[in-house]
Amino acid sequence: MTYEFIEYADREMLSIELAQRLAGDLRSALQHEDRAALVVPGGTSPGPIFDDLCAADLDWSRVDVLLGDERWVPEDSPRSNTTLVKTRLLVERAAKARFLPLYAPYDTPEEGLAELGRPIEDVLPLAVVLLGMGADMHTASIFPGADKLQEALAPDAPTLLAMRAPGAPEPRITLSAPVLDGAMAKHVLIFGDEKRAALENARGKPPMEAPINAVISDSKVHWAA
Ligand SMILES: O=C1O[C@H](COP(=O)(O)O)[C@@H](O)[C@H](O)[C@H]1O
Repeated sequence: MTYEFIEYADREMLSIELAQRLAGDLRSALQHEDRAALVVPGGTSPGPIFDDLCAADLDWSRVDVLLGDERWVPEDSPRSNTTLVKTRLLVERAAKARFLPLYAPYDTPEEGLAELGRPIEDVLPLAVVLLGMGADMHTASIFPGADKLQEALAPDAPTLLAMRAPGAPEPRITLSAPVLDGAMAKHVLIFGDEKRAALENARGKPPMEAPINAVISDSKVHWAA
């Protein structure tokens, strides 16, 4: 399990430099392909990175942006990852990107799976993935103890799965581990001592216990206190 751990002086420096790296990865991908798919996390961590990345000078009209996972809540919920991306990333220059949603107004994620999954198949393999991680070592919505954990980690996992987990207050929809892991460039964003300790604690554990380990190989982990 090898990854590069990059420690920053503070969260502001991390946000500026990580946004620059992501923009650089996207520019490189666009040199070789017509379009590039960028996966981003939701939750509380990525907002400041989005604030910098949205102004990056690159051909956003050739970028497909999608979340790694979504909570099954409408866009007016404060827990909507979609709303975070729409308000903090898909603005300024990045407003030209195409957004592939992971939410549709059905009662359950299962009802939306086929409709939401189809356009994603067309943009694989992913060019650039930015992931978050919870203190319980979950990434995207691949949680320890989740009902579809084994399926999400399997080499032949479907692209998209509905997920329910004790650690998640609402049903989820998530890209599977092999789809995330297959990206050309992978970055993991963590803030704070608790998550740093959790990542250390994940070392050597099987992905069934520490799902982050299913995607962390060859990635760059970006940390600030
Ligand atoms: O629920 C989620 O949690 C993780 C971590 O979020 P954070 O608030 O601790 O940064 C996030 O990566 C994921 O996208 C989100 O749905």
